[in-house]
Amino acid sequence: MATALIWLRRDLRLADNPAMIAASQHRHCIPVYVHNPADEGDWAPGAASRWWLHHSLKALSASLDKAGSRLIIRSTHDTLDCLRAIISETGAEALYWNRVYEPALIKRDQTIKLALREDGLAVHSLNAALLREPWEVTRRDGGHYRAFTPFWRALSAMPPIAPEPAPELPAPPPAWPKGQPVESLGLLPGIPWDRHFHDQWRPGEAGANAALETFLESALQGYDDARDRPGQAGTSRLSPHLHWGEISPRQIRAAVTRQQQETVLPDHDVESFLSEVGWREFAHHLLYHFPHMPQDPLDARFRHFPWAADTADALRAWERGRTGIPIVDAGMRELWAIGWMHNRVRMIVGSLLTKNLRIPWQTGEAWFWDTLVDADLASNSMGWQWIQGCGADAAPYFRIFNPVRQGERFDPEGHYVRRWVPELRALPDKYLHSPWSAPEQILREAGVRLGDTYPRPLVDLATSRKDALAAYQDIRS
Ligand SMILES: Cc1cc2nc3c(=O)[nH]c(=O)nc-3n(C[C@H](O)[C@H](O)[C@H](O)COP(=O)(O)OP(=O)(O)OC[C@H]3O[C@@H](n4cnc5c(N)ncnc54)[C@H](O)[C@@H]3O)c2cc1C
Repeated sequence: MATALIWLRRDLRLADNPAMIAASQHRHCIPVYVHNPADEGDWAPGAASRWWLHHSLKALSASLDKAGSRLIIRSTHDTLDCLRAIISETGAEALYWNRVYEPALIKRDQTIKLALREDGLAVHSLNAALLREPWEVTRRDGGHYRAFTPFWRALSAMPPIAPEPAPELPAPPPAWPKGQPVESLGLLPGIPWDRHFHDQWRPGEAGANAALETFLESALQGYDDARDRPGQAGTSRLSPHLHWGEISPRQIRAAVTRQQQETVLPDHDVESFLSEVGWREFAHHLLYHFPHMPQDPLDARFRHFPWAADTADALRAWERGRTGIPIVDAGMRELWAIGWMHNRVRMIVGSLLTKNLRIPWQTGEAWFWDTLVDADLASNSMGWQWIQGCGADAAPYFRIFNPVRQGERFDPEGHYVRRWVPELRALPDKYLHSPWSAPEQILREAGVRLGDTYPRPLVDLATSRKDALAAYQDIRS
């Protein structure tokens, strides 16, 4: 077994990487990253994802160097051609990769596999991203799931697959093929909107393991309650690491189980956390079985939903965190500053956009796609369809979040709003989530002038709620 290529994609790690383990059995193993955003169709990585990818590739490249190997990066407009060129330059006899599950990439991979096998190459694809393949978790009648609870019950009943350590990489090939530096991919922004990203994130496998470690030690206990409090560091922040495959769900599950055995941890915290990892699996299951999920509502009635007209100004206010509704503005500003938003707040801002403002969920999905460091086609499209009420196992349409009540309940001391909307910092808790309800004198004392230092609310929450429910009646009948 002479030379093998490992084609790295969303598995930017050395440990628990089945394709890397298999490729390492060969006399030589050449790790390759091919950059061709056009392969992803309408869903090429957004700006925040590109930032992450840049740093993740740098980290992977450094780890491979340290292990005596090298990451060969090439940019191309034709992935098959590019792989063929590397195969011919290196005399590789085998190619390994770990699967991705986006519809455009599945199609690309199928075409490449077929073509290279016809060329006489041994091509193998494996699973590094999911606890189980989307087609492995089936109902008794062989069909796929549309509801989370039975899906997760079925997946949880399957024996866990233990994660594998990083393989020892074989001796370098006699000559490395040519590659290009990460910088040449042009992934970083031209203007420095990423200045807060650096203090928040550490892309790469070591950063992923450190985030997991911190979470296990400081937030797994109490997760079930704290996960809904955006003002606390109550969640793992593993989502971008998981998206780029810097850590696997198998590693996470094994580490959580180990922690549970070694310390006393309430079962409900562990179950609650693992079930969130389960939602990610469910999102992939849905995307695999409903490949149109990123653009079409799974509930077809929503194709005819009466969206509001003339929403450009409202959309801009929402994107910039200037809606005049504090918890929404806090979330949108958090997203802009650090490329991430707390899950509870994603639901609140999504509800305001799709229900109170009646702007299509696909518009919010596209904004998240560009701004989230964890932008993930499966989880993002499932999340937006869930919020809109048009997806599988979604919140019913008529459950419209009241952002004031949500703020009072989940950010009662206002830590979150005060951090991201500093112009309201001096308001008493009682009025923080609805500054328009504060008496004039209180506003004055807090230095708040509505319509000047902070916007008045973009919509009347009660009227717009009624309008949204009326619009829903339209498509129901
Ligand atoms: C409108 C909307 C859009 C979203 N878009 C994305 C997206 O593009 N990418 C993304 O990874 N998540 C998305 N989510 C899900 C969720 O908000 C994030 O996964 C979560 O906030 C990440 O933070 P964490 O890693 O600290 O989560 P934790 O609470 O620590 O959860 C652990 C892991 O479980 C997974 N997870 C948690 N909640 C969900 C969920 N609701 N759906 C799917 N997986 C989940 C994530 O991989 C996460 O890292 C979206 C949710 C909504 C409501």
